[in-house]
Amino acid sequence: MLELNEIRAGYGPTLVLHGVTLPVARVVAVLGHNGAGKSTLLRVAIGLIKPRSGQVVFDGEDVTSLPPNKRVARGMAYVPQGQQSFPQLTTMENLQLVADGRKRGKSLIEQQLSRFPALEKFATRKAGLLSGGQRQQLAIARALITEPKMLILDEPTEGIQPTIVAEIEHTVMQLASEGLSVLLVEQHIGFALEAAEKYLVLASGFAASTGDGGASAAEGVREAMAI
Ligand SMILES: Nc1ncnc2c1ncn2[C@@H]1O[C@H](COP(=O)(O)OP(=O)(O)OP(=O)(O)O)[C@@H](O)[C@H]1O
Repeated sequence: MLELNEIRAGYGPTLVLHGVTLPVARVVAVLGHNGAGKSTLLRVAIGLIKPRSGQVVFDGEDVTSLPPNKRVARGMAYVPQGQQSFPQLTTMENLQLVADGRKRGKSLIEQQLSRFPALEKFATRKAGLLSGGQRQQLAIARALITEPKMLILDEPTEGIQPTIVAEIEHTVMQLASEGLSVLLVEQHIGFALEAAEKYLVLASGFAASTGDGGASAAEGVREAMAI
């Protein structure tokens, strides 16, 4: 499990996170308005930003000074915002890029193709021609090929057709039920709280509220976000 303790971090001279501590649980949702610092917190978690102070602990090991590739080797996987993949490569080539060199590479790809039938259907289509939802599935599949213990997801339903949002939500719930740890940034409060054991509301880089997930938390979350 992941611990983020008293994280202070930002960009250049600007401090964005002012001593944020993440609740510890297997599935944690981070909520908050645009610009609250959610993505910044995830970048600190995976090691793309080094915190000015505070500690990142993964499975009991202090990984604060480890670069992202070493965190991935320890079982963390990160899916950034924006359904990123290589648009000129096919679905299959995108998967192969991650699978190449892995012992069970072929069977890991097969697992993901059976998890995501749309990817199997469009295996030879260039990723740039997939729908937003399919590109998101591809991004998640690429992350899963690394056989992570924990998946860090930045707004997986953002910019996706409402009809496909439910599919992505189902995938996240399924992964959580399979035992994967998940750190999820999400705008859909209902889904985030359904999936999460604990939540954190960020407001202007401060922890405004934390608590247990579940539908009954929605009112408190909305109050903390002052919606
Ligand atoms: N690469 C960067 N360089 C400088 N400032 C940045 C950078 N990325 C984000 N920021 C700033 O940091 C603050 C927090 O941004 P962040 O993306 O973490 O917020 P967020 O809660 O994830 O919002 P959103 O939902 O819009 O992604 C914002 O003021 C943003 O302008």
